[in-house]
Amino acid sequence: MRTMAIPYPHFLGSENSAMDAGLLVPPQSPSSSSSSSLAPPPAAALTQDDLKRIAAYKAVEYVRSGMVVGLGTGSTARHAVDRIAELLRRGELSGIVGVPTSTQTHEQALALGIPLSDLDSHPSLDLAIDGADEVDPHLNLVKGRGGSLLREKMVEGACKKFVVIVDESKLVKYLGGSGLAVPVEIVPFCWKFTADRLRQLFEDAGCTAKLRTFPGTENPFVTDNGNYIVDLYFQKDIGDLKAASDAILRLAGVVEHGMFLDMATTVIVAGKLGVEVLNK
Ligand SMILES: O=C(CO)[C@H](O)[C@H](O)COP(=O)(O)O
Repeated sequence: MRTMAIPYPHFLGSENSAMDAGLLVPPQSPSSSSSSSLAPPPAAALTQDDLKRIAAYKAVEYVRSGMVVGLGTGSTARHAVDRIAELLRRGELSGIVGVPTSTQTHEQALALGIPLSDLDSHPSLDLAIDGADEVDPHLNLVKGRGGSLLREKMVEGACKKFVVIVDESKLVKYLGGSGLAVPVEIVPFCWKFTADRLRQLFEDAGCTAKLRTFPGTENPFVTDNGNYIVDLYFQKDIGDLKAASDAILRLAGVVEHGMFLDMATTVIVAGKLGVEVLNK
């Protein structure tokens, strides 16, 4: 279900939270103390990071005291983790338990004082909030540019509500359509063999398979789970996503892939003109 975009600054509900998000500029002088003097910056002035923060703040409105919350990974999810910590500090939220989806998020949340747990202790989560690399019209996702796709899929697959936060650049007609990769986490053993099997699966879609390396090096990127990532690039629409998912997962050597099919319950899209909330 698609809702109308909520134009800025109304989507945040209150001027305080709008200012928190950096969307409204507070009065500069005591003489201009009237709330009506608050003015949003022009839409053109919003950076991509502003949009990520706006989507993240909107998603945190779904968090209630006492919830067990999956904490996503990446530059957008980072804002949500910051916001949850801020609301805990202010006493506007309490009793939150976070389940991080990566060591990176674990470290961030720990430093911010968010109580943490894991799936062993909390096998069912109330909510998870995370970013995505691509969102298609059916709210299927590509995730894993940050390399955390396995833990993200485990945590987000265990939650009752999965809220995805993106800026509008992440919306695509079909998965793989932005030219970004669909990542696949594989075991390091004979990775070239597995990468080639993956490429062969999607020969008809003009697939190329590239081992992910640490930027500026030839060294393989290693996930939190000690695995490698092969990035699949497609020249054409992959077609049947469920069939593609099954075929990838059938290959020995594959641990998980970054297509999150039928998992998102809500996608919050921040664009230059407002925030849109897309529901399944
Ligand atoms: O899946 C992810 C990490 O594995 C991220 O959520 C995804 O890559 C989006 O990242 P960003 O918010 O930095 O654009």
